[in-house]
Amino acid sequence: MTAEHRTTQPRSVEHRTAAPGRRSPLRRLLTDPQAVISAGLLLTVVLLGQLSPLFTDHGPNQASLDAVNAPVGTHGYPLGGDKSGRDIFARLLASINTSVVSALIGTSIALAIGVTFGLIGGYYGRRVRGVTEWVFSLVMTFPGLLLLIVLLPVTGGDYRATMLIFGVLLSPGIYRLVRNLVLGVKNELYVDAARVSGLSDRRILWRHVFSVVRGPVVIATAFLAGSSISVQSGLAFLGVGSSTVPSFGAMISEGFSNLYEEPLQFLWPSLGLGTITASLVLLGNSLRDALDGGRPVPSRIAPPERRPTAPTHTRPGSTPTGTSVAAPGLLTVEDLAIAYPTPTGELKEVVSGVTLTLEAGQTLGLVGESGSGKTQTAFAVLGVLPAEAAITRGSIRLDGRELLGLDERALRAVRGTSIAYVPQEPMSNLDPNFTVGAQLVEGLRASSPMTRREARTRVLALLDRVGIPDPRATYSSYPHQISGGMAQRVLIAGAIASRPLLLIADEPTTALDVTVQAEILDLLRDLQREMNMAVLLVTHNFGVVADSCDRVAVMRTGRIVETGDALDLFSAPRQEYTRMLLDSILDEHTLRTDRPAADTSKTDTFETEAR
Ligand SMILES: Nc1ncnc2c1ncn2[C@@H]1O[C@H](COP(=O)(O)OP(=O)(O)OP(=O)(O)O)[C@@H](O)[C@H]1O
Repeated sequence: MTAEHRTTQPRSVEHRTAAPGRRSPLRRLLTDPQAVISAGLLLTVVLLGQLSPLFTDHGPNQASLDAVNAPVGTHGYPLGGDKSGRDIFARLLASINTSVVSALIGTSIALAIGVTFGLIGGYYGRRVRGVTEWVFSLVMTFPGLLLLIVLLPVTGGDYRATMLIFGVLLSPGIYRLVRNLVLGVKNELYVDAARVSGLSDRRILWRHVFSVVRGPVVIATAFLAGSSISVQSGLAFLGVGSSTVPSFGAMISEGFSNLYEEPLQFLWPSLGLGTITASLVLLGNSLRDALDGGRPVPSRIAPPERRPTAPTHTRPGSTPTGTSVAAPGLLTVEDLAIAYPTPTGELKEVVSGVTLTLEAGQTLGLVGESGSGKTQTAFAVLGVLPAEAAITRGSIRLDGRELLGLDERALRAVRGTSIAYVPQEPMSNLDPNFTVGAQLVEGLRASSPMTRREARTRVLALLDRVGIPDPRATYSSYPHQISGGMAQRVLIAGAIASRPLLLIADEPTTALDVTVQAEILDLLRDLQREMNMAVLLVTHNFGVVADSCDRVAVMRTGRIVETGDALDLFSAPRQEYTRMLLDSILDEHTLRTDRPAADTSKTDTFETEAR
């Protein structure tokens, strides 16, 4: 899958489907008990604070000698009096208002600064970003709490001014969040298209970019509010600020000093503060789930709708198009559909009704132009689709076992033993921090228990088998010390270590030079015959197909448009699209028209790879 495809919205399949059972984030929130309870608690607490004169007989600072340490339930003092004779209930309600004001000031300042400069810093060029980056990094170096205490003479002990400064101190976090989101979205094709169509930067930022930023910012807001309240209370606990402003922090501090005589005086404000901050955090989590819940359920968790099993009399490989049923094979993919959520909340299919079958010892080439859904199909078989992907229908069976709906642990076991994968970019699949040997040993021991010594012996044999000229030297080499071709051989060694039933190779030769490409294809073919593996070869290159595949499935915009015997398909393509694809390469390549020769001998042309 190309980088472009990873970052852009699906374009190739225009068919849109409404996600089954998908609801708006607000409806999801309203049906989430955690969200309802936390939001309900917050609303009740805020209302209590706002309507406090209705519930209390005294002001929060009104003291009476009769009420000193008055017990709970004293007339006019439902929660008793504190050590200064003030109404604890009235002070609690007033503290709620102080917290609300603190949250409003701290959060709105942090959001106003962070979001504005995050949008600017992410969207505009390097120079603007450099300046904003520098300023926010500077702000981040300030020691927050200490600064708020040091600035007490400036704020005059007014908690609102303190919260204003705290909002500024919180803004770098929001700036970074927004900047990163904007950087991720600004090169999307639809943003380029908006630019080309003449929309002003402000309009693009508002319409296209802000919509991406909105969700994470809403979630962050709940946490910002919680931090503002906690910091205001913390400062009040330390005695920083005006003593006439009722605050949970100040009440906790007073209750603390009276803990042994009147423990409840400590309990009430602690409960109040705990309820508000915990509700905010829980609400933030629910908001995140509600917004993420726009994503469909990942295939690994939800088994898709099943179709009836295909009739067994269908001859494998004889299906002219992807719409017909698949015959039972080692790998049977039936009516597979994969979809991704769009920003509007709809699901958009990128793979639609793919049906494939692959027998042991056979190589199936999955071909098609870029973006046609080859990698998505292969990833679905491997069970490694991104979390936001949803398999909306279909079935994937390997050796009779349904893979869709298996949990991650079961899938990992299948991947470690029955299915292996050879990637496109060998170098980026090896960790530069470890030697080749260490990585292969680790993989081997993860899939089958054995001692380190046994694993080493086996890895050396595997390296020898895949044609590494000096297995011991390569075993101790770091990835940067070997060539791309050698790295691909190393990965193939890792892939075949467990003698898998199925090998999925996604453009295994694209990143390699031409001579090495042929050697790698030869190696794969040899190994396949030796182990009777089924190979699913994902490629956009008909030359590779002609060289290696028994059968071909041609994909276009998420569908299989033609399947058949490789040689038949080359000599007489049924579909106009296949003919067009073939025509586009015939000028450059001479296709091999004989069947791939059985050559089990070891490849011996390694000079081209050795560095
Ligand atoms: N994470 C994703 N979110 C949304 N759409 C995606 C995602 N990943 C892939 N797609 C879309 O799925 C479609 C099929 O992609 P896929 O990578 O399978 O194509 P491909 O045929 O393998 O192409 P290539 O040969 O360029 O890798 C593309 O339209 C792509 O934009």
